[in-house]
Amino acid sequence: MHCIEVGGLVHRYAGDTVLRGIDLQVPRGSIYGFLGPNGAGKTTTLRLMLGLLRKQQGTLRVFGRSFDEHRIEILRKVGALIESPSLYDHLTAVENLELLRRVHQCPRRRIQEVLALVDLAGTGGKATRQFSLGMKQRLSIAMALLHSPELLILDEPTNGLDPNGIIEMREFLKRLNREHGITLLISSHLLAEIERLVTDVGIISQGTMRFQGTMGELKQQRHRALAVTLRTRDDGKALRLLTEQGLAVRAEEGQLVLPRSSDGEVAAVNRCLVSHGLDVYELNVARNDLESIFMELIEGVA
Ligand SMILES: Nc1ncnc2c1ncn2[C@@H]1O[C@H](COP(=O)(O)OP(=O)(O)OP(=O)(O)O)[C@@H](O)[C@H]1O
Repeated sequence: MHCIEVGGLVHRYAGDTVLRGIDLQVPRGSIYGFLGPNGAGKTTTLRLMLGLLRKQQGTLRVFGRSFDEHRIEILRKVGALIESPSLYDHLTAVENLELLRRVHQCPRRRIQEVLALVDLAGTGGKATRQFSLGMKQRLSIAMALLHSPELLILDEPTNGLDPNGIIEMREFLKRLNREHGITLLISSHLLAEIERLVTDVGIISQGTMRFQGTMGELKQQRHRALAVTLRTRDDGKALRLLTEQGLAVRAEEGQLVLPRSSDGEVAAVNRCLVSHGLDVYELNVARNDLESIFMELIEGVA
């Protein structure tokens, strides 16, 4: 069952198309990383999902229901933090939460519950202007959690945090998902920041989805993105032989390079050369890391 299903989402700002048919599905109970470079269209997509922008084209279903028809009920079960936190900085954490509690009409005890959840229970009479950025960020998340949502949408929640703050935020979000069963949709422009947090990932670039799947499936792309380099007793002959086999082999800086080969293909190359009496001196498989797979995907090369 999917928590969010988006189909064919197109969006234009004054005639300028920024979303070109986005399809994405956020599985219930997942931590979904919505990844893409600056300007890719992440915030626009998230704003459309929350009804903060008027949808122009496409379908949106949340909790299995049409957003257009069940907007109010859906939003009651969704918490969100889009762009920078908006807090009354002369008020304390409790006072900020109390204002929102009246809007949501949830029980008073919920304030202490969410403050404990984000580890801000001890901030007492401190005005939020004295909070660190990390504390403000956590308070904003507490506000998004006040009405006990089933789905939390966070736009770049680690923006501006130092490395320690990023680790703390990651552990907190994992706990929220694991212990409270909240589905999380988190946008980021840095794979490294969310790589160890998310279960699923959607990669967007220039308003187009480049990849969607589990983290395991993204890692599988690594095996397709292997570059093989080799050196033999007679590279000229090896080049001819492998080209005859239909392989896109090229000579480069004193070695032969074969792009993207599976384990089976690497073994076949070796067999072919040896069976033609060519000694293989070196056969290397350069394993690309996740970051280069991500870069290839957003550049549309993969
Ligand atoms: N209100 C607006 N009016 C006109 N163009 C806009 C508006 N908001 C965003 N854009 C443009 O739409 C494109 C997508 O922007 P969006 O903010 O959705 O991307 P993003 O992936 O969230 O990037 P960032 O990480 O920089 O926020 C960009 O080219 C941006 O300049």
